[in-house]
Amino acid sequence: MRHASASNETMESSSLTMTDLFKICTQCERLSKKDVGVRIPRPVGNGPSRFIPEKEILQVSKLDERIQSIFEDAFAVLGRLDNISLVMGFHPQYLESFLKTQHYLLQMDGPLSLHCRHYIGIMAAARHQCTYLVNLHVNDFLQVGGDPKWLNGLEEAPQKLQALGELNKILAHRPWLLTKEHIERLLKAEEHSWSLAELIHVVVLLTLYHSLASFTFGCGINPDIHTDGGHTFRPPSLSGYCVCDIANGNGETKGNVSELSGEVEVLMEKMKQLQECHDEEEASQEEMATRFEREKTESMLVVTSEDEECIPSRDVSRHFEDPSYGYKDFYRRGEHVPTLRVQDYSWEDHGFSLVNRLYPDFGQLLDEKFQIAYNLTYNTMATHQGVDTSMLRRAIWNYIHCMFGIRYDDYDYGEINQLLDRSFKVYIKTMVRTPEKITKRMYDSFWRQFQHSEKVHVNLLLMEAHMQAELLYALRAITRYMT
Ligand SMILES: CC(C)C[C@H](N)C(=O)O
Repeated sequence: MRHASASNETMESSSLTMTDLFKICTQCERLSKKDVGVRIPRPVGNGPSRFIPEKEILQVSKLDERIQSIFEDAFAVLGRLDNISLVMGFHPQYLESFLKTQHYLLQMDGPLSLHCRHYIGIMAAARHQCTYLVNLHVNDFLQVGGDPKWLNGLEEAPQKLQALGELNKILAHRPWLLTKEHIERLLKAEEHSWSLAELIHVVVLLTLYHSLASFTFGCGINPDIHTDGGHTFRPPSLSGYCVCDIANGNGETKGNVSELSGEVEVLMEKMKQLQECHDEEEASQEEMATRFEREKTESMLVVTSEDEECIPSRDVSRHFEDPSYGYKDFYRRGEHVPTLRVQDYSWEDHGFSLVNRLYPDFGQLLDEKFQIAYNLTYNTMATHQGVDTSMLRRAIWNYIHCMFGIRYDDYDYGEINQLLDRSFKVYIKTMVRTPEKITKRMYDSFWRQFQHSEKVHVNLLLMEAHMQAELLYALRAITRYMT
């Protein structure tokens, strides 16, 4: 992997204003005409996402003043406006909360030093081979005075950070295996020990960046203009076209519409039917438990084909140990995942207060972010208005938790099978387990009649449910250690 560093290129690109960034296409033209005496980078040209036409994303920021001001704040606070934020701009209420949390976690007073926070972010993102996030935080790490030597690999970082390798690995791939012994080893390592408050900060960072890596792949986020691979100094070579349009499929029409029609209506009809039979029949406790187990077992079955199995490249893998972990055939054989019942350990009743106690106010912020994601709705389904979508959104959230073995006793897991079809499940499973394998084809083939903003909405649900699930296991292990 080539890291973008605080090089001249970066300095030059930071002279671009935010308005320039919003008008990337017109910018190609403008910048080539403008003679300002310095070499000005041109975006490689495919917009913030490989999956979503650039003009749809830019449209949002042009029309909405609230978005403009959130973007301005983000730019002022972080000194950049990354492609993740631009794509999240479809959902301003969520974006606001997301940025607040990021700011608190990375920049405000807290148990960990600034460069350690970014280094942990790099470790977490590298676990899922997310070069995009690794590059972003390598830049930040260097900017806050991090030692460049650490970037050669985890073995060159202090022993205290190296000790997080195991936690990073288990949390990312099989968080249910985390025990209080893992926690104890980190807290009782003599001069290399972590404090409890530091450890909370660590697990929040790790879980955030694992799930954000999924979001990044799930939305096909492109490299930022100021990072490596995100810009070029060469003039556009395809005369008459903007390269953006070619690279991200702008102007491409959606598949065969008549073939798709009815997909949304069928789903809405199912929701209505489920609502009706809810009021009628109640399944027995055993039956409810069986439905959960069935769904959990199904969710463990792997979706990708043999030949896609790969070991991450050396470049990213140097930031974590044992790169083959998580890529062996655990899932192929349908690994047994134990069940965690929410009544025994939940975010609301247990995790939240533990975080708030050790990292004041942060629990609150995190809780707000979970709630916004969970409750977000515009009451739409593709072109239909005024629809209650709570049943569908809950099925998505609970399916992710089910993949992590987390069970809500009062939820009927039969609903998931009715509402989430095969291609949607393929997308979800890939995004959560092996996000680096998400392809444009997978993104395109689920929910084909829905808007891009709705697919981003789905990604937000997946990301937050994923983060909460991982966090729950980490916090449970910490609670067990403490009691
Ligand atoms: C994810 C989508 C089904 C969300 C839907 N458009 C809503 O506003 O609730």
